[in-house]
Amino acid sequence: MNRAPLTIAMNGATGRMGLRIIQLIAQADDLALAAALDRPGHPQLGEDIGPMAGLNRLGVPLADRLDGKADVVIDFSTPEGTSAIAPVCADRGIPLVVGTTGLEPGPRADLERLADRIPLLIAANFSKAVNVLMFLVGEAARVLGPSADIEIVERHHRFKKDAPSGTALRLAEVAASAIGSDRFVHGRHGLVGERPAGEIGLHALRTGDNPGEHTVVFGLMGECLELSHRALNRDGFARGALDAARFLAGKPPGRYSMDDLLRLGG
Ligand SMILES: NC(=O)C1=CN([C@@H]2O[C@H](COP(=O)(O)OP(=O)(O)OC[C@H]3O[C@@H](n4cnc5c(N)ncnc54)[C@H](OP(=O)(O)O)[C@@H]3O)[C@@H](O)[C@H]2O)C=CC1
Ligand SMILES: O=C(O)C1=N[C@H](C(=O)O)C[C@H](O)C1
Repeated sequence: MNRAPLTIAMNGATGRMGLRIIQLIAQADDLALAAALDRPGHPQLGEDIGPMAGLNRLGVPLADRLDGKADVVIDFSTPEGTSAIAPVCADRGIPLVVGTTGLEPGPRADLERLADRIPLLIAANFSKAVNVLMFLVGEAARVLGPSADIEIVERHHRFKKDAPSGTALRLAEVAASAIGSDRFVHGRHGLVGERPAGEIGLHALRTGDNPGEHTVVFGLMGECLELSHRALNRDGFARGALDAARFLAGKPPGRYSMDDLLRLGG
């Protein structure tokens, strides 16, 4: 028996992630695009999103609010965009997948509270391999302990607005909780003195059209371990977000994670 496709509203539809996700929805038998949302004042509001994504017309006009129905909302926009769409999802009982990074602690806490009302999955990175990297970093930090100097280097395209990346921050949190430290240092400059144990360094590079690279360095005396992930394009993020939407549909309200989806960590 053929099931009705899962309908998805894409917030941040004309962005790099939004357009790729819309292309992948168009290729998937089990998914359909319900709405394409972007910011108020966007110059293409009212135009069909299909040609913007290099596709035929889809009959879905770009809009700045969610009027019709959707089974799941996927958000890759800006912190303002996330904060605008999230209460709409909560009021209408629509599960929400959030990939947007750079939310300040206040808006982030407001967002997380909505999990009392809807299924919510927030991930700094939807790539399967990056989530395995996070797991491995936790294990390496736990075994090597604070005697290893942990430094995180990330590289992204010149258009990225937030730094360090959400993924780098999450990797730092994972390592910090494994070694029992919360001392993050963002770059170094000047006469900073010897490196204290337990510090976690974060370094953000911005070059060209790089879709995203993360390396975690564990430096010891006489040896060094490096764990790295390199995105070759945005498909890992986009496919992971669509899997998250499939996973959330039909779930009770609550906070879900990529660890739940990928069954990482036991
Ligand atoms: N979790 C993950 O796996 C990944 C997360 N990301 C994150 O996703 C976000 C988007 O990335 P990317 O697609 O590269 O960025 P883009 O800038 O290409 O896309 C963002 C889109 O959101 C739109 N937008 C701006 N304000 C609003 C609003 N108020 N409501 C709705 N839409 C709005 C922008 O419109 P306009 O340009 O006209 O302002 C743009 O179309 C970033 O935070 C990025 O860090 C990215 C990749 C993977
Ligand atoms: O802005 C991007 O491009 C990306 N952002 C995410 C982040 O901030 O970690 C994930 C990915 O690295 C691509």
